[in-house]
Amino acid sequence: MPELSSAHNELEHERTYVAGLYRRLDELRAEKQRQLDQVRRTIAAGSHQNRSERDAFATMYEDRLAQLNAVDDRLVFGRLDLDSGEERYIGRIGLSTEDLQQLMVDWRAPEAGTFYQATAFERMGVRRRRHLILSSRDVAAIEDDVLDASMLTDSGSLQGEGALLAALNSRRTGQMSDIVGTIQAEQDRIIRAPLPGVVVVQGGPGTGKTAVALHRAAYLLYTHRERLKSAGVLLVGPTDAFMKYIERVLPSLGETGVVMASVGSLMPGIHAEPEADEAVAELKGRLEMAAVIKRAVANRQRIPAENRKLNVEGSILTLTPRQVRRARDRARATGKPHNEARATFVKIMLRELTEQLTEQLEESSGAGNTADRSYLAEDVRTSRDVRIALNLAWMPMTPEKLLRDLFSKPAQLEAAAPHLTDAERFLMQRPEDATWTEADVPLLDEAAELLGELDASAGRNAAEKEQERRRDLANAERALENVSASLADAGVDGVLTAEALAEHNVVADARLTAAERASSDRTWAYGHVVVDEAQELSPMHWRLLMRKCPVKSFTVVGDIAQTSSTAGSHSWQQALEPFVGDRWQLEELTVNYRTPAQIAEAAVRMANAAGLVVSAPKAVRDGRWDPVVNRASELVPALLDALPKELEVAADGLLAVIAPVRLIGEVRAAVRKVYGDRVGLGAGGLGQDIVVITPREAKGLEFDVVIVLEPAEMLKPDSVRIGDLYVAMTRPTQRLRLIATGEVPEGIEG
Ligand SMILES: Nc1ncnc2c1ncn2[C@@H]1O[C@H](COP(=O)(O)OP(=O)(O)OP(=O)(O)O)[C@@H](O)[C@H]1O
Repeated sequence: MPELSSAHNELEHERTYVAGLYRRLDELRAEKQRQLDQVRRTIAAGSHQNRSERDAFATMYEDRLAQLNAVDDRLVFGRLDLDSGEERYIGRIGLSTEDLQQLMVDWRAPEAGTFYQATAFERMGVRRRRHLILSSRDVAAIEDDVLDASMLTDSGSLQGEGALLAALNSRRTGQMSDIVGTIQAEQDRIIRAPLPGVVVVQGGPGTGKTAVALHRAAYLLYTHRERLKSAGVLLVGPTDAFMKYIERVLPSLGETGVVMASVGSLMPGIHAEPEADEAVAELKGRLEMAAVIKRAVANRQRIPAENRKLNVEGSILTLTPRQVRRARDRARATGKPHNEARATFVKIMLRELTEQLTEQLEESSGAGNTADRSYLAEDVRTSRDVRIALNLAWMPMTPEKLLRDLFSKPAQLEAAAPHLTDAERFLMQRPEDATWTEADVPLLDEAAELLGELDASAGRNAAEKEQERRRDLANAERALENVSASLADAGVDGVLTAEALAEHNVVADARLTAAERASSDRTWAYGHVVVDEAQELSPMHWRLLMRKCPVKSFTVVGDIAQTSSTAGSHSWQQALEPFVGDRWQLEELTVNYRTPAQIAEAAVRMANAAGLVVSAPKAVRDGRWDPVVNRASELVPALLDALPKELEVAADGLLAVIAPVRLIGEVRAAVRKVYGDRVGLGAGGLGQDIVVITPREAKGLEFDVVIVLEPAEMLKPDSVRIGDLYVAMTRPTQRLRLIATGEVPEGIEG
């Protein structure tokens, strides 16, 4: 049995090598832990260092430790045998021996690119590509792609499912995992695309768009660390549940510096709900809303209709419309936002009113009286009448107040949006205390942009923060001297260099700041923005995102056919043209990794029959089951009847019941009654093995088994909801069942 034994030897060889890699990882961890403990002890013993010094050291070691801990699972996944005779191992991070001999190459390094790109036709110097399939820290199997025919006789005896199929067939957990070991060539090309410019990744369901977007973020941070470390990367997804679903991927790739935000949380301090009314979302999403907000702000700078009398300490001054107009025009001419230009307006008005008061007093006390009148300015400034008049003319304003007024006071909306029809304006009306929706977020941002900081001292705060940052840096540098000396005393050498600390401070500061500012600084300018499910974004959302990345470096992923929001896009050209013209590049993903062929085909047939043009990616595998269609007289009993069987198929994996919004409450209650806490409520309950969700909540997610209720309702011809049924049908990785009390949409049954 020579073949078997050679396979056995190969496996043993890899086991030994991989064990060595883990040993090295453990050594590095222990070393970092030791350094961390030592620095903590040393600093605790010294009395001069302040908190920021301690933090600077501790954070650096903690970060590195966290990174080393995060890469434990499937640390290494590949090996390249090159024409040169070199054997190159590819893994999550780079590892070297103490004397700097390379043990493993980071998957993002240029030398690792061929692992994903080499083919039998274009070998790129690769003779053999080996996938290592790990179980815990052991090698469970190896799988070879032999790219050199002369090597064929040496292998081929290794059995088992391919690494890719093994990954695709595994049970879902409610958390997305990385695909770093099995990235396919068409995906890799996009992941490694150059940083500048706008890359649009169009692909049907399950083609790995989300996976590609996340791996690209990790790749860019690794490859362009210098450029991105201070500006940061922003990753935007459709919902909080989706962000939770993907949150572990980047840490598992050793990256924690990406700021993640759902569309509803892009405005700091505001948590917006999805907009329930499609027509409102569409209206508020139109680009012309920018002009409406602009007018609404301008309308808050008001000229009084007539002269106004102001009492200042018993003297009566006159405020004329002409005076106000002139001061307003000069304040506007500063080009500053409303709240900041207000300072100019107020200064001019106070000066003019003080002059008026001075003249009055001079007249009454006789010409030539040169008494000191400097106190008059203070009298004018503190006069209640003056304050009220100036506020009426130019009220300081928050974005929230502006929009609340605009949508709850019809007269204000009419003044700001005279071109809209009465019906359109009526649609946008709502009570003053209504909750914010995702469609409001770009309008709030637009308003914030035009209003500027409410607190005139905010600018000073930024300057103070910068000063504080510099102080921290200086402190940390001093700390380095002290700590190095103490460590040298303790016999520890080479722990830290001045450059490393300075570098760390900058990195840590940038990372902290980027993450912090995502929630506190609306004006943060990112170095790169990754947008997932981008087809749902309205033109106003795009406008907001473009502002967040002035260098216009974007990775945009989505599927036009899955658009379910009326405000969303129906072509990438239409979405991007207003902002970048035709300066964007389209990439396509063509293979469906998620959905078995039978299910994918049924979804495409349904979409085509309904008149939706979909790019039908080729499914990478056949499933064991055809989609099942139940016609039932009563929905809930039919569902409860089907659940035990489907749960058996899902085994330890996940099952989703996807129901139209109208039915969601009733269905959730019925399923909960039988299955209790096993049922996750909404998309937030993805950890549980049964979830009951709407098509929109299901967006971007996947489950072992999916039961779609009342499919025809997700396909209403009076809306653009065709995408909803298409989304729902393309969520399963194993099995799909549809239950309908009415008709079943055409195409599903072949
Ligand atoms: N190269 C790959 N290796 C292993 N798994 C992969 C690969 N590419 C994609 N997958 C898996 O396929 C599934 C679908 O990927 P993903 O969610 O990124 O697709 P998508 O294009 O964003 O889908 P949708 O538009 O339907 O939300 C995921 O489970 C992902 O891990």
